[in-house]
Amino acid sequence: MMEYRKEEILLKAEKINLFFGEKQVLRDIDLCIKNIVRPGVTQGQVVSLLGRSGIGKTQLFRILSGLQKPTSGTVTGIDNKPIMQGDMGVVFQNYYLFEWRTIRQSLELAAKKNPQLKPTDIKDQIDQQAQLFNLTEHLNKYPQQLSGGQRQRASIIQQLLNGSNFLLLDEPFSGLDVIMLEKVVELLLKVSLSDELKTLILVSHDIETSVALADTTFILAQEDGKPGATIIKEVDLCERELAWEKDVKNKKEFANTVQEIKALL
Ligand SMILES: Nc1ncnc2c1ncn2[C@@H]1O[C@H](COP(=O)(O)OP(=O)(O)OP(=O)(O)O)[C@@H](O)[C@H]1O
Repeated sequence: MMEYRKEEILLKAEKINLFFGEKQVLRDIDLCIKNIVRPGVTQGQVVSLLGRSGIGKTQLFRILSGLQKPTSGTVTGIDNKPIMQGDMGVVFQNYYLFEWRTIRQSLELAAKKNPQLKPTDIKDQIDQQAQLFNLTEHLNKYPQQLSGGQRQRASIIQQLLNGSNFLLLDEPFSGLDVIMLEKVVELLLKVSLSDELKTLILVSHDIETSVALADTTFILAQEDGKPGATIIKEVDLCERELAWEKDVKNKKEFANTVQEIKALL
């Protein structure tokens, strides 16, 4: 049994409701992400938010990242401080980059916003990250000269250089071939292992990949006869010994958990 403790609250959403006119999209969402600590291991948290297409994942994503205000409810971070726009690094589905800037220029701009980075260290940081994510030879190119996977990696580095501890990724596995999917999973693991307070929140409908990568999975779905989507279940993958395991997909409990989640969606 792997030893771990859940410590302080990193992010808390309480009683989130979202309406578009009369239509309720989200109902009474409560969600809490805690710092998971394992003795002798540096690692962050990986949380996935799963739900059917159209259920409200993107809306919840926008609320958690401070991009959108809910109709009611609050999102707070460490020490109960409200989450503001800019507190979180957001990697959108289309890997938003400045089309008229080279990748290096975009990364420099992001790094300059990071109060923890000295201006004299920026170049080294960019070079290090680019090397880690196989982008060195693409730094002087424009986004339209990159492949989808390269854009995605550049977009992730851009958010890492910003310095925010939270990285929200919208559908990071969609449209990838098998090889690229493996690389992205590897890359996200690398990011999560880089710092204790780094928290990745993945919004996805890819159940297998999300469960393989995450330590906690929240299921967003509609309850019978009630309007709007809510968190119907929090699956603690640490407790099921499915977190931080290399060949987790071969475990019986993995298949059981995937089946259990499929039945809920
Ligand atoms: N501006 C808007 N006005 C009215 N309804 C909206 C608006 N934006 C989204 N919706 C509705 O909110 C619901 C949730 O949408 P959302 O994009 O969050 O779903 P999703 O789970 O992310 O879907 P997908 O996996 O297909 O991207 C949908 O029914 C959608 O039609």
